[in-house]
Amino acid sequence: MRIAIMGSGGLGGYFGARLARGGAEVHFVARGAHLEAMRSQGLRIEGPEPMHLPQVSVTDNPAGIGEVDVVMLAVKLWDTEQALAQIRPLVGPDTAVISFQNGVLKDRALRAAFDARQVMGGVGYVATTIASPGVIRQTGPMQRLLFGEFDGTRSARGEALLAACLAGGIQAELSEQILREIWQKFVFLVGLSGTTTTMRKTIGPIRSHPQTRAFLLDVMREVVAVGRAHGVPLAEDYAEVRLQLADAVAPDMTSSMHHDLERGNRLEVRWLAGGVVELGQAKGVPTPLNRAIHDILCLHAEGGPRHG
Ligand SMILES: NC(=O)C1=CN([C@@H]2O[C@H](COP(=O)(O)OP(=O)(O)OC[C@H]3O[C@@H](n4cnc5c(N)ncnc54)[C@H](OP(=O)(O)O)[C@@H]3O)[C@@H](O)[C@H]2O)C=CC1
Ligand SMILES: CC(C)(CO)C(=O)C(=O)O
Repeated sequence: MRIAIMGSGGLGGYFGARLARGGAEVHFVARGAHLEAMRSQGLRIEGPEPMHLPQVSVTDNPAGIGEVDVVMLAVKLWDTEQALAQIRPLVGPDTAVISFQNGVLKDRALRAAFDARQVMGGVGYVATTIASPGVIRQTGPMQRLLFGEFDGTRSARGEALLAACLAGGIQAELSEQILREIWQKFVFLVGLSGTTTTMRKTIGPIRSHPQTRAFLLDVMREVVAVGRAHGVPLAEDYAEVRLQLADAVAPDMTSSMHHDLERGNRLEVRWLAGGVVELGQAKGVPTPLNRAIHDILCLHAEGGPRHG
Protein backbone atom coordinates (compact mmCIF):
# COMPACT_ATOMS: atom_id res chain seq x y z
CA MET A 1 0.00 0.00 0.00
CA ARG A 2 1.36 3.48 -0.96
CA ILE A 3 0.80 5.98 1.81
CA ALA A 4 1.77 9.65 1.90
CA ILE A 5 2.14 11.40 5.25
CA MET A 6 1.40 15.10 4.80
CA GLY A 7 3.09 16.66 7.84
CA SER A 8 5.61 14.34 9.48
CA GLY A 9 5.64 15.74 13.03
CA GLY A 10 4.39 14.23 16.28
CA LEU A 11 1.34 12.53 14.82
CA GLY A 12 2.35 11.89 11.20
CA GLY A 13 5.95 10.99 11.96
CA TYR A 14 4.96 8.52 14.67
CA PHE A 15 2.25 6.64 12.78
CA GLY A 16 4.15 6.89 9.46
CA ALA A 17 7.18 5.25 11.08
CA ARG A 18 5.04 2.40 12.36
CA LEU A 19 3.40 1.92 8.96
CA ALA A 20 6.81 1.82 7.27
CA ARG A 21 8.09 -0.62 9.90
CA GLY A 22 5.10 -2.83 9.05
CA GLY A 23 6.04 -2.95 5.37
CA ALA A 24 3.89 -0.22 3.80
CA GLU A 25 5.45 2.04 1.16
CA VAL A 26 5.45 5.31 3.10
CA HIS A 27 6.38 8.71 1.66
CA PHE A 28 6.83 11.47 4.23
CA VAL A 29 6.27 15.14 3.41
CA ALA A 30 8.22 17.43 5.73
CA ARG A 31 9.99 20.78 5.68
CA GLY A 32 12.79 22.79 7.25
CA ALA A 33 15.35 21.29 9.62
CA HIS A 34 13.12 18.26 10.26
CA LEU A 35 13.18 17.43 6.52
CA GLU A 36 16.96 17.78 6.36
CA ALA A 37 17.46 15.58 9.44
CA MET A 38 15.10 12.91 8.09
CA ARG A 39 17.02 12.94 4.81
CA SER A 40 20.42 12.57 6.44
CA GLN A 41 19.69 10.44 9.53
CA GLY A 42 16.27 8.89 8.92
CA LEU A 43 13.49 9.03 11.50
CA ARG A 44 13.88 8.15 15.16
CA ILE A 45 11.03 7.48 17.61
CA GLU A 46 11.77 7.82 21.33
CA GLY A 47 9.51 6.61 24.10
CA PRO A 48 8.02 3.34 25.31
CA GLU A 49 8.82 1.48 22.05
CA PRO A 50 11.83 3.22 20.50
CA MET A 51 12.59 2.66 16.82
CA HIS A 52 14.93 4.02 14.18
CA LEU A 53 14.29 3.98 10.45
CA PRO A 54 17.74 4.83 9.07
CA GLN A 55 16.41 5.60 5.59
CA VAL A 56 13.03 7.08 4.77
CA SER A 57 11.45 8.48 1.62
CA VAL A 58 11.00 12.16 2.48
CA THR A 59 10.40 15.28 0.41
CA ASP A 60 8.98 18.78 0.55
CA ASN A 61 7.56 18.33 -2.95
CA PRO A 62 4.55 15.99 -2.95
CA ALA A 63 4.29 16.22 -6.74
CA GLY A 64 7.38 13.99 -6.98
CA ILE A 65 5.63 11.14 -5.15
CA GLY A 66 2.79 10.57 -7.61
CA GLU A 67 -0.64 9.15 -6.80
CA VAL A 68 -0.98 7.13 -3.60
CA ASP A 69 -3.64 4.90 -2.03
CA VAL A 70 -3.94 6.96 1.15
CA VAL A 71 -2.94 10.48 2.17
CA MET A 72 -2.76 10.93 5.94
CA LEU A 73 -3.16 14.63 6.71
CA ALA A 74 -1.23 15.49 9.87
CA VAL A 75 -0.34 19.18 9.79
CA LYS A 76 -1.52 21.60 12.47
CA LEU A 77 -4.95 22.99 11.67
CA TRP A 78 -3.60 26.42 10.69
CA ASP A 79 -1.54 24.78 7.90
CA THR A 80 -4.48 22.87 6.39
CA GLU A 81 -5.25 25.06 3.37
CA GLN A 82 -1.65 25.14 2.17
CA ALA A 83 -1.28 21.39 2.71
CA LEU A 84 -4.46 20.61 0.79
CA ALA A 85 -3.21 22.61 -2.18
CA GLN A 86 0.13 20.77 -2.10
CA ILE A 87 -1.30 17.24 -1.93
CA ARG A 88 -3.37 17.55 -5.13
CA PRO A 89 -0.84 15.57 -7.24
CA LEU A 90 -1.04 12.71 -4.70
CA VAL A 91 -4.77 12.29 -5.07
CA GLY A 92 -6.26 10.15 -7.82
CA PRO A 93 -9.90 9.08 -8.23
CA ASP A 94 -9.48 6.14 -5.81
CA THR A 95 -7.19 7.80 -3.28
CA ALA A 96 -8.49 8.16 0.27
CA VAL A 97 -7.58 11.42 2.00
CA ILE A 98 -7.88 11.08 5.77
CA SER A 99 -7.32 13.86 8.26
CA PHE A 100 -6.08 12.67 11.64
CA GLN A 101 -5.95 16.26 12.87
CA ASN A 102 -7.90 17.26 15.93
CA GLY A 103 -11.38 18.73 16.01
CA VAL A 104 -14.60 18.35 14.07
CA LEU A 105 -14.19 21.21 11.57
CA LYS A 106 -11.18 19.63 9.79
CA ASP A 107 -13.23 17.56 7.32
CA ARG A 108 -15.09 20.61 6.02
CA ALA A 109 -11.89 21.80 4.37
CA LEU A 110 -11.26 18.34 2.89
CA ARG A 111 -14.76 18.11 1.46
CA ALA A 112 -14.36 21.56 -0.09
CA ALA A 113 -11.08 20.49 -1.72
CA PHE A 114 -11.93 16.94 -2.88
CA ASP A 115 -14.77 14.76 -4.03
CA ALA A 116 -16.81 13.44 -1.05
CA ARG A 117 -15.91 9.81 -1.87
CA GLN A 118 -12.19 10.63 -1.69
CA VAL A 119 -12.55 11.71 1.95
CA MET A 120 -12.53 9.24 4.84
CA GLY A 121 -12.78 10.18 8.52
CA GLY A 122 -10.01 9.64 11.04
CA VAL A 123 -9.07 10.04 14.70
CA GLY A 124 -5.63 9.71 16.28
CA TYR A 125 -4.85 9.08 19.92
CA VAL A 126 -1.21 9.52 20.88
CA ALA A 127 0.92 12.00 22.83
CA THR A 128 3.94 12.84 20.68
CA THR A 129 6.01 15.83 19.73
CA ILE A 130 9.08 16.66 17.61
CA ALA A 131 11.82 16.51 20.28
CA SER A 132 14.51 17.68 17.81
CA PRO A 133 14.80 17.54 14.02
CA GLY A 134 14.35 13.94 12.88
CA VAL A 135 13.28 12.77 16.34
CA ILE A 136 9.70 12.18 17.57
CA ARG A 137 9.18 11.66 21.28
CA GLN A 138 6.17 9.74 22.60
CA THR A 139 4.90 10.21 26.17
CA GLY A 140 3.02 7.24 27.62
CA PRO A 141 1.99 4.07 25.81
CA MET A 142 -1.30 5.30 24.26
CA GLN A 143 -1.34 4.96 20.45
CA ARG A 144 -4.51 4.33 18.51
CA LEU A 145 -5.92 5.15 15.08
CA LEU A 146 -9.56 4.94 14.08
CA PHE A 147 -10.75 5.56 10.55
CA GLY A 148 -13.73 4.79 8.37
CA GLU A 149 -16.02 5.78 5.57
CA PHE A 150 -18.52 8.49 6.49
CA ASP A 151 -21.35 6.35 5.06
CA GLY A 152 -20.50 3.56 7.52
CA THR A 153 -19.47 0.94 4.95
CA ARG A 154 -16.44 -1.30 5.52
CA SER A 155 -14.65 -0.52 2.28
CA ALA A 156 -11.81 -2.51 0.71
CA ARG A 157 -9.50 0.51 1.09
CA GLY A 158 -10.41 0.78 4.75
CA GLU A 159 -9.64 -2.91 5.26
CA ALA A 160 -6.33 -2.51 3.41
CA LEU A 161 -5.29 0.42 5.61
CA LEU A 162 -6.34 -1.54 8.69
CA ALA A 163 -4.09 -4.43 7.63
CA ALA A 164 -1.17 -2.04 7.03
CA CYS A 165 -1.66 -0.46 10.47
CA LEU A 166 -1.90 -3.78 12.28
CA ALA A 167 1.27 -5.00 10.51
CA GLY A 168 3.04 -1.97 11.99
CA GLY A 169 1.76 -2.65 15.51
CA ILE A 170 -0.70 0.26 15.49
CA GLN A 171 -3.78 -0.24 17.63
CA ALA A 172 -6.12 0.46 14.76
CA GLU A 173 -9.82 0.08 14.16
CA LEU A 174 -11.96 0.39 11.05
CA SER A 175 -15.02 2.20 12.36
CA GLU A 176 -18.55 2.08 10.99
CA GLN A 177 -19.39 5.15 13.13
CA ILE A 178 -16.48 7.43 12.36
CA LEU A 179 -18.38 10.71 12.81
CA ARG A 180 -19.34 9.66 16.32
CA GLU A 181 -15.74 8.63 17.04
CA ILE A 182 -14.48 12.02 15.89
CA TRP A 183 -16.93 13.74 18.24
CA GLN A 184 -16.16 11.40 21.13
CA LYS A 185 -12.52 12.40 20.93
CA PHE A 186 -13.55 16.04 20.51
CA VAL A 187 -15.48 15.97 23.81
CA PHE A 188 -12.41 14.76 25.70
CA LEU A 189 -9.92 16.92 23.84
CA VAL A 190 -11.86 20.16 24.24
CA GLY A 191 -12.13 19.48 27.98
CA LEU A 192 -8.48 18.48 28.34
CA SER A 193 -7.03 21.23 26.13
CA GLY A 194 -9.32 23.97 27.48
CA THR A 195 -8.53 23.25 31.13
CA THR A 196 -4.83 22.36 30.93
CA THR A 197 -4.01 25.34 28.71
CA THR A 198 -5.96 28.02 30.60
CA MET A 199 -4.96 26.66 34.03
CA ARG A 200 -1.40 25.75 32.94
CA LYS A 201 -1.61 22.51 34.87
CA THR A 202 -1.62 18.82 33.98
CA ILE A 203 -4.79 16.76 34.33
CA GLY A 204 -3.84 15.41 37.81
CA PRO A 205 -4.48 18.56 39.87
CA ILE A 206 -7.37 19.64 37.64
CA ARG A 207 -9.36 16.44 38.16
CA SER A 208 -8.56 16.39 41.90
CA HIS A 209 -9.82 19.84 42.88
CA PRO A 210 -13.63 19.92 43.11
CA GLN A 211 -13.90 23.34 41.47
CA THR A 212 -11.70 22.59 38.45
CA ARG A 213 -13.17 19.08 38.16
CA ALA A 214 -16.66 20.58 37.89
CA PHE A 215 -15.39 23.09 35.31
CA LEU A 216 -13.86 20.27 33.21
CA LEU A 217 -17.12 18.34 33.31
CA ASP A 218 -19.21 21.38 32.37
CA VAL A 219 -16.90 22.23 29.44
CA MET A 220 -17.38 18.69 28.10
CA ARG A 221 -21.14 18.86 28.71
CA GLU A 222 -21.30 21.87 26.41
CA VAL A 223 -19.54 19.89 23.65
CA VAL A 224 -21.97 16.99 24.07
CA ALA A 225 -24.96 19.36 23.88
CA VAL A 226 -23.62 20.95 20.69
CA GLY A 227 -22.88 17.56 19.09
CA ARG A 228 -26.35 16.27 19.93
CA ALA A 229 -27.91 19.43 18.49
CA HIS A 230 -26.05 18.67 15.25
CA GLY A 231 -27.48 15.15 15.18
CA VAL A 232 -24.37 13.28 16.38
CA PRO A 233 -25.47 10.17 18.31
CA LEU A 234 -23.75 10.97 21.63
CA ALA A 235 -25.38 9.73 24.83
CA GLU A 236 -26.78 12.55 26.97
CA ASP A 237 -24.38 11.66 29.80
CA TYR A 238 -21.37 11.21 27.54
CA ALA A 239 -19.39 13.96 29.32
CA GLU A 240 -19.56 11.86 32.49
CA VAL A 241 -18.18 8.90 30.50
CA ARG A 242 -15.27 11.05 29.30
CA LEU A 243 -14.60 12.22 32.85
CA GLN A 244 -13.84 8.57 33.62
CA LEU A 245 -11.17 8.70 30.90
CA ALA A 246 -9.77 11.90 32.44
CA ASP A 247 -9.58 9.99 35.74
CA ALA A 248 -7.83 7.02 34.13
CA VAL A 249 -4.96 8.76 32.32
CA ALA A 250 -1.60 9.51 33.95
CA PRO A 251 -1.72 12.54 36.28
CA ASP A 252 1.08 14.25 34.36
CA MET A 253 -0.80 14.02 31.08
CA THR A 254 -1.57 17.26 29.35
CA SER A 255 -2.74 18.40 25.93
CA SER A 256 -0.77 19.29 22.82
CA MET A 257 -2.31 22.79 23.05
CA HIS A 258 -0.83 23.25 26.54
CA HIS A 259 2.58 22.20 25.12
CA ASP A 260 2.09 24.69 22.27
CA LEU A 261 1.36 27.52 24.75
CA GLU A 262 4.46 26.73 26.78
CA ARG A 263 6.62 26.72 23.66
CA GLY A 264 5.18 29.97 22.36
CA ASN A 265 3.66 28.18 19.34
CA ARG A 266 0.37 29.04 17.73
CA LEU A 267 -2.70 27.42 19.32
CA GLU A 268 -5.47 25.34 17.74
CA VAL A 269 -8.01 26.91 20.13
CA ARG A 270 -10.01 28.51 17.30
CA TRP A 271 -10.97 25.03 16.08
CA LEU A 272 -11.39 23.45 19.54
CA ALA A 273 -13.20 25.61 22.14
CA GLY A 274 -13.76 28.15 19.33
CA GLY A 275 -15.28 25.43 17.16
CA VAL A 276 -17.70 24.50 19.94
CA VAL A 277 -18.80 28.15 20.18
CA GLU A 278 -19.25 28.41 16.42
CA LEU A 279 -21.24 25.17 16.12
CA GLY A 280 -23.25 26.03 19.24
CA GLN A 281 -24.26 29.39 17.79
CA ALA A 282 -25.48 27.68 14.62
CA LYS A 283 -27.99 25.65 16.67
CA GLY A 284 -28.72 28.15 19.47
CA VAL A 285 -26.88 26.06 22.10
CA PRO A 286 -25.21 28.21 24.80
CA THR A 287 -21.49 27.55 25.29
CA PRO A 288 -20.31 30.14 27.87
CA LEU A 289 -17.40 28.10 29.23
CA ASN A 290 -15.97 27.34 25.81
CA ARG A 291 -16.39 30.98 24.91
CA ALA A 292 -14.43 31.91 28.04
CA ILE A 293 -11.64 29.46 27.13
CA HIS A 294 -11.44 30.85 23.60
CA ASP A 295 -11.47 34.46 24.86
CA ILE A 296 -8.84 33.80 27.56
CA LEU A 297 -6.48 32.19 25.08
CA CYS A 298 -7.05 34.46 22.09
CA LEU A 299 -4.07 36.70 22.93
CA HIS A 300 -1.83 33.62 22.69
CA ALA A 301 -3.45 32.04 19.64
CA GLU A 302 -0.93 33.41 17.16
CA GLY A 303 2.05 32.42 19.32
CA GLY A 304 4.21 34.35 21.74
CA PRO A 305 7.08 33.97 24.18
CA ARG A 306 7.95 30.62 25.73
CA HIS A 307 6.38 30.00 29.16
CA GLY A 308 7.82 26.59 30.03
N1 LIG B 1 1.00 15.14 18.45
C1 LIG B 1 -0.02 14.54 19.04
O1 LIG B 1 0.15 13.88 20.07
C2 LIG B 1 -1.38 14.60 18.45
C3 LIG B 1 -1.69 15.54 17.49
N2 LIG B 1 -2.95 15.55 16.96
C4 LIG B 1 -3.31 16.53 15.94
O2 LIG B 1 -2.55 16.25 14.77
C5 LIG B 1 -2.27 17.46 14.05
C6 LIG B 1 -0.76 17.57 13.87
O3 LIG B 1 -0.20 17.76 15.16
P1 LIG B 1 1.32 17.43 15.49
O4 LIG B 1 1.77 16.24 14.75
O5 LIG B 1 1.44 17.44 16.96
O6 LIG B 1 2.04 18.73 14.87
P2 LIG B 1 3.59 18.94 14.56
O7 LIG B 1 3.82 20.40 14.54
O8 LIG B 1 4.41 18.07 15.46
O9 LIG B 1 3.77 18.32 13.10
C7 LIG B 1 3.28 18.92 11.94
C8 LIG B 1 4.44 18.92 10.96
O10 LIG B 1 3.94 19.24 9.68
C9 LIG B 1 4.85 20.17 9.09
N3 LIG B 1 4.18 20.87 8.01
C10 LIG B 1 3.16 21.75 8.08
N4 LIG B 1 2.81 22.17 6.86
C11 LIG B 1 3.66 21.56 5.99
C12 LIG B 1 3.82 21.59 4.60
N5 LIG B 1 3.03 22.36 3.82
N6 LIG B 1 4.81 20.86 4.01
C13 LIG B 1 5.61 20.09 4.78
N7 LIG B 1 5.50 19.99 6.12
C14 LIG B 1 4.52 20.72 6.71
C15 LIG B 1 5.26 21.05 10.24
O11 LIG B 1 6.39 21.83 9.94
P3 LIG B 1 6.69 23.21 10.78
O12 LIG B 1 7.16 22.75 12.13
O13 LIG B 1 7.72 23.86 9.96
O14 LIG B 1 5.39 23.96 10.88
C16 LIG B 1 5.50 19.98 11.30
O15 LIG B 1 6.78 19.39 11.15
C17 LIG B 1 -2.90 18.58 14.88
O16 LIG B 1 -4.20 18.87 14.42
C18 LIG B 1 -2.97 17.97 16.28
O17 LIG B 1 -3.97 18.55 17.09
C19 LIG B 1 -3.90 14.61 17.27
C20 LIG B 1 -3.61 13.65 18.21
C21 LIG B 1 -2.37 13.59 18.91
C1 LIG C 1 -5.50 14.31 24.13
C2 LIG C 1 -4.47 13.91 23.12
C3 LIG C 1 -3.08 13.82 23.75
C4 LIG C 1 -4.86 12.50 22.67
O1 LIG C 1 -4.32 12.09 21.49
C5 LIG C 1 -4.48 14.89 21.98
O2 LIG C 1 -4.96 14.60 20.92
C6 LIG C 1 -3.92 16.26 22.10
O3 LIG C 1 -3.61 16.73 23.20
O4 LIG C 1 -3.82 16.91 21.06
